[in-house]
Amino acid sequence: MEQNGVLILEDNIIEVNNLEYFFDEIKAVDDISFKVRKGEIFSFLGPNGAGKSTVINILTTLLPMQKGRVTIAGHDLRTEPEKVRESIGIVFQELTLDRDMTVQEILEYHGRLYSMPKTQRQARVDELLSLVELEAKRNVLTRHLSGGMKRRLEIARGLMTRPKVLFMDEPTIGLDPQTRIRIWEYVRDINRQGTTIFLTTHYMDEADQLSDYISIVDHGQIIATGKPWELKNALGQDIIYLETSDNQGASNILEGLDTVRGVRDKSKGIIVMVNVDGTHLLPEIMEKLQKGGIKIRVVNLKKPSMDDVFVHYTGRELRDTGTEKTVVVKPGGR
Ligand SMILES: Nc1ncnc2c1ncn2[C@@H]1O[C@H](COP(=O)(O)OP(=O)(O)OP(=O)(O)O)[C@@H](O)[C@H]1O
Repeated sequence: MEQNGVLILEDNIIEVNNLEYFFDEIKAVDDISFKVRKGEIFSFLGPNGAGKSTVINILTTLLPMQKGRVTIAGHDLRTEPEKVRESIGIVFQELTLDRDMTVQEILEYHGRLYSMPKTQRQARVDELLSLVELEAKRNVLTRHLSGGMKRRLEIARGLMTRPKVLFMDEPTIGLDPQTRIRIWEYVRDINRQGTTIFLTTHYMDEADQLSDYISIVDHGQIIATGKPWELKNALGQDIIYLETSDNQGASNILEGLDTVRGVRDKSKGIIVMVNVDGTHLLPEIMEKLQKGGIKIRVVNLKKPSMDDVFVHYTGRELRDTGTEKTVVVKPGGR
């Protein structure tokens, strides 16, 4: 982009400003703004119904723009949707493969839809089947593929046209742990080859392992954004879990310590977020509680995880099934 004769290098491949979306009265997307830089893996992490799919569907032109401004690869989504479509690939949450086509036919067909010349198409099919390790299944009908193979084929299809950005809606939903890890490897490979990736997930480990940046989404809003380590470090250096004879009394004592960043209730105990090495702080904590007449029943020390980050910002636990459990979050901590 040129401004006043000066060349500005555009690093942001996705820019979303004040995006809103209503399904009748339901506000599915509530004033969301974010930027994705070229070459990043950027994740939307949130529970079912948070608004992740709605955002991805708007960005990929499957839902109309209602309010806000979006540019992708320099194209305005409202005025140049076909330019946006040419710049992106999509991997949907639900499998969308034709059961009566072979693996090769699926990719060939997709290339034809986008008017790729035959030689280029064939070379790309070979390259992608090798990337997702499906060469041996080239002539197999998709109905005979396992769930993981189908997802790999969908990823290959999404990459057929060499998109600048690959959108992936819950790329590993419903897959077994081993297959999920293999999909992560493909995602990293694709990203290393220069494709920017925007993905949605409700799996904490997936967001943590894969992403350069994560936005935590809840009730249609972004409630925190950062690199995985930044989000985790913001909770403190260590997390100490305690079950005591008087959890409320323990919270009151520990909240007064300079080295304690915050205390949160759990169903049977409390979580203490600390600013220093927990192994060194534990003896002091035990002494303070003993002096206050409080008995410690269970102690556990760990580094903050993405689950802790999620609970911290949303006040709820998110399980892999997407169901949530409410816990009480004390104010403060940051
Ligand atoms: N077609 C629709 N009609 C009406 N409401 C919808 C529709 N699609 C989504 N919603 C509502 O919009 C909100 C956001 O849903 P969305 O599917 O974007 O969430 P999500 O975070 O992607 O969750 P999931 O992973 O379960 O799809 C929810 O309240 C949902 O019930």
